[in-house]
Amino acid sequence: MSLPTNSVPAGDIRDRLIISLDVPSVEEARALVHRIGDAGTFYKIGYQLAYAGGFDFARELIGQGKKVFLDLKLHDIGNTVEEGVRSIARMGMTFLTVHAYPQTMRAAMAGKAGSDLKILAVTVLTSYDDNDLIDAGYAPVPAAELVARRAEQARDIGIDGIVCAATEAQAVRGIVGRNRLIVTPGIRPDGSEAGDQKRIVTPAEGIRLGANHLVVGRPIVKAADPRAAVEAIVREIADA
Ligand SMILES: O=C(O)c1cc(=O)[nH]c(=O)n1[C@@H]1O[C@H](COP(=O)(O)O)[C@@H](O)[C@H]1O
Repeated sequence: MSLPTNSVPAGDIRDRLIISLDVPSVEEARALVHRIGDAGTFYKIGYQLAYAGGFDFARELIGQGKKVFLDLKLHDIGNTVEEGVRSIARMGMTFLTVHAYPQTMRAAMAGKAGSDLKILAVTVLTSYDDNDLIDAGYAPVPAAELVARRAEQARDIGIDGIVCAATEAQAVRGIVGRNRLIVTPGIRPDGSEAGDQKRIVTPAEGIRLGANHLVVGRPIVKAADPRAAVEAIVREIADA
């Protein structure tokens, strides 16, 4: 299959890197964003920071012209998801994650109606391999197969984008087409530690496999020079 990087709308190349602000406090997040400066344009706020003042900090980032991906991976009964997403849709975020369960995806799309918020469906977490799925009670199914099934359901529901490992991005692109976003965590520049991630690729590979956006946390957050780490990844994206 040809590589679909041309499905990415022209724009600021820096937006293709989403920097995951996985730090314990707003003070640390603010200092990190300051160090990264204009090298970074798009930040993700997940569990760790969201529940430590991150919602107000998201507004601060948006006020500075940055884009924010709120990674709450919502999953609850439909009514709760719909009303929760309706509240989030007023906050000015660019992306929000929900788990790729059909009820949850439908509810999230109903809740965001009329806003610019894009809903991303998390298919199978990048820290899971086939054995972890069995451990979680699934009948034996390769992670890639479950990702494909969930991508089909997400497409049929009309979801805005998919979160998957880049190792599945080409197959997912074949399912969801050119107009939906593919966002891939589990990205590791050459020489960085995998940590708990299992389905990983380098930034260049992620882009070549068709991801619209890469999510990178520890390789930037824990770098001695986070700005240099961001610049190196953006260069890799540009050259891929
Ligand atoms: O939804 C996500 O962002 C996400 C989905 C997934 O399958 N795997 C995954 O790692 N993530 C998030 O992406 C970030 C990856 O961080 P690092 O592993 O430090 O680069 C973390 O904040 C995760 O919560």
